[in-house]
Amino acid sequence: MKKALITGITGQDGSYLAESLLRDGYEVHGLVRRVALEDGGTRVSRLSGFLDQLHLHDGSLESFPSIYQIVTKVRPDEVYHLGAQSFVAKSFDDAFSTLKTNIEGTHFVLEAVRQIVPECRFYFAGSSEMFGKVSESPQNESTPFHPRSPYGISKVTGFDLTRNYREAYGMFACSGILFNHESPRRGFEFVTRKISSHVAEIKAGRKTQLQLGNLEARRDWGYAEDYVEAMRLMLKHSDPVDFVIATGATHSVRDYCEAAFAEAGLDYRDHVVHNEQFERPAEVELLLGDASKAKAELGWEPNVDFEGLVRLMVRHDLERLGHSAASSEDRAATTV
Ligand SMILES: C[C@H]1O[C@H](OP(=O)(O)OP(=O)(O)OC[C@H]2O[C@@H](n3cnc4c(=O)[nH]c(N)nc43)[C@H](O)[C@@H]2O)[C@@H](O)[C@@H](O)C1=O
Repeated sequence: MKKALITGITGQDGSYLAESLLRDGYEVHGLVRRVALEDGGTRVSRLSGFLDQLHLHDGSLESFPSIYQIVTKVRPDEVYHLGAQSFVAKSFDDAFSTLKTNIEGTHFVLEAVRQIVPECRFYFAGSSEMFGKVSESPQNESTPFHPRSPYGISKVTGFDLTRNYREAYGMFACSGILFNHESPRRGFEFVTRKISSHVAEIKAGRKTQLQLGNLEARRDWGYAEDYVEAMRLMLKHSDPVDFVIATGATHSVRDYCEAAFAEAGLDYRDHVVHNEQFERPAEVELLLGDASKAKAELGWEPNVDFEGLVRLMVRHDLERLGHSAASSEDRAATTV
């Protein structure tokens, strides 16, 4: 039985990845901070449906000894290093801890793998935020990095560390350069989930307004479960190679609002209010990925497009609050 170790297992991607690996008969281990194990289950809620099948280990990305001990105990065949402070806006508020956790955490995991199980396959969660102020569009594996946030800088460093462990020590270490990927398991602070959850609350009469920052920022949004499969394909590949994972379509935050409110039979213009508090000191204005290398070498393609993604997120949040999706009559009514 193959063994996988996931950092960030309690997050959106970690939970989908754990499920996918369990389906394939893996023994799945996760590094989890003690607080997450002791808070009554809130922080492991995404794992609740299959928690009894997982092996969770108390550790922290800030502690090399804890990572060393877990890797020694598990001796994984595959490590997926997804754990990070991943909210870009927060990385401006607390750059020091974002840089420390994200950079040192990656270094610690790579070094523990090198010392204990150098033949283990290692995946690093890179990000389209590494492209930042883009010099070309669409962005592919050759596009230069120009990060625009402490988070983006931490991911460039993690990417460089991963490449250097590959080149210096011959490790099977690779990075996925994943563009934004969303789902009903997305945290409420990210814009897609903030919008879908507000749509549901507005529909339920609990709220009237949604305050947002930059409505013109454009992102290449895909569906998280599709992207998790790309991570797995990368570790099954014959060689450790870095890949861009994206849909190849870009939409603005405004487009997302329009589609999400319409899904519930509402008009976003009646509810969305600009609040500069949600703007960032430096913005990434446009992201659009070219995943043709992943398609050619991994056979990877996204299954869910923008419209499908908005629909499934809004419907999930409507159902969560006890509403079914708007009827087609509702929707038609808003178009006249
Ligand atoms: C690939 C990458 O993907 C994610 O990073 P992100 O793109 O920053 O994601 P987000 O959903 O926070 O922002 C998207 C856009 O939406 C704009 N925006 C407007 N108004 C609000 C607003 O009110 N809240 C938020 N969060 N964003 C807003 C905001 O300014 C930005 O332009 C992370 O998973 C990251 O870990 C990662 O790796």
